Amino acid sequence: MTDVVAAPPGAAAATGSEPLLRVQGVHVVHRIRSRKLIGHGNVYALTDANLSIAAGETVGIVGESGCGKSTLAKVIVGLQRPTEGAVNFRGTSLWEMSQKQRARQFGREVGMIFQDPSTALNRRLSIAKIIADPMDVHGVGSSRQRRERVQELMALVGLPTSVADAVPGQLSGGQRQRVAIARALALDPALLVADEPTSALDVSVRAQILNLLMDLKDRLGLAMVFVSHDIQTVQAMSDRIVTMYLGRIAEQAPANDIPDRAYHPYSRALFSATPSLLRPTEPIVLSGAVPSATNPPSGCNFRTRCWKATDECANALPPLTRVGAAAQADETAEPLPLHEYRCWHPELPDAPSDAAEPLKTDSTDTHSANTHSADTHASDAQSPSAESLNAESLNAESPKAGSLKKEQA
Ligand SMILES: Nc1ncnc2c1ncn2[C@@H]1O[C@H](COP(=O)(O)OP(=O)(O)OP(=O)(O)O)[C@@H](O)[C@H]1O
Repeated sequence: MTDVVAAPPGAAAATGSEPLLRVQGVHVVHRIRSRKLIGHGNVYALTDANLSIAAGETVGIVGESGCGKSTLAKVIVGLQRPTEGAVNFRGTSLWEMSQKQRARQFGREVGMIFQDPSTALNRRLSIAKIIADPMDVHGVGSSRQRRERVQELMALVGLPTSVADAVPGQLSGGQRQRVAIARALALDPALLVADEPTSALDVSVRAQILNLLMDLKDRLGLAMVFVSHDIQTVQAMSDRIVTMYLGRIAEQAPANDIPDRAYHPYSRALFSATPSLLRPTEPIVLSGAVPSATNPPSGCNFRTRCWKATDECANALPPLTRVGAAAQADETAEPLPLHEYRCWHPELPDAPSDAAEPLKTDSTDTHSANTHSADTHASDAQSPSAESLNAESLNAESPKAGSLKKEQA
């Protein structure tokens, strides 16, 4: 059953209950000062984003470079103020709080891990000081309690106590990312946002860091937002996946549902390169380049690369469509999986796509699936199985399930 419904801002609740965080009708527009740049002076980094994150849930965000993944992550973590729209955390509007309130209430509840731990850590501070920094800033605990908490956090992320007095430059890339994770967890947050947390790391330590994040998520009951180009990694890490294209959310659905039941042609193309027994179709190659974010196409912004596009697609934005049980209107009912998309001509989930040419690479990295191919080996190596990640899986074609391995990066 498919119901087409109007899209009230923020209606995309993950569950029937109040989510931990809700992004409602958020737009982010960067105004360009230089008149030499093409376009009409605005970069539409995020357009009408609606997303809910439930406590303990992991939401993966995928899409090509420049589609707005990091912007959405920054909006979620309060680092980017929306040009329009609202972000509610535990039902309170983030940008209606005073700066002090936002730092005190929200800042303690949300941690962020960035792509490159080398630039995210203060090079002059010791590891112990870096991890203790959020506690110092928020005035949490006595100095003895902070020291104990630092030791506890170092053990939690698998750092030996011997590196407490070292500086970041003396640590490996994997260890530095462990420090960044420990710092992000220092105030015991409810939500952790990880923006490409392994893409700057050596292939040999990526799986270890992903394992650590999965382990922490389970142990601490964290909600997590996981941003990556690597679809298989996102699939393994996430409960729900959001696909983004040119600043808009194209589709969101349970992680175990979307690879074989993608309705939006863009999602279908992204997931067409992942291995599936249920979907023995050829990988889809998208023609053309992503249009400029300064002048996105009218209507459905994917239409210029879509094999199903018609005049209708240029004339109007497709309505939000919710599929199956998720279309229920009663918000007090039992939580149900969400599957929603915006497309005038959705793919039928069980039918093979009528799109085109086979891919030249079997990489599932969204860079290479569409525009670049140089990252193929790295992204394959980063792809974990749905149940586990381990160092041995790094070179395996199809990683197998097994227990979590905690190794020193
Ligand atoms: N401060 C800024 N000023 C102007 N444009 C910006 C700024 N930050 C981001 N953008 C633009 O906004 C759009 C979305 O960028 P964003 O970094 O969110 O994409 P992304 O999907 O995370 O890309 P990547 O995967 O390459 O990191 C891009 O067109 C980018 O160039």
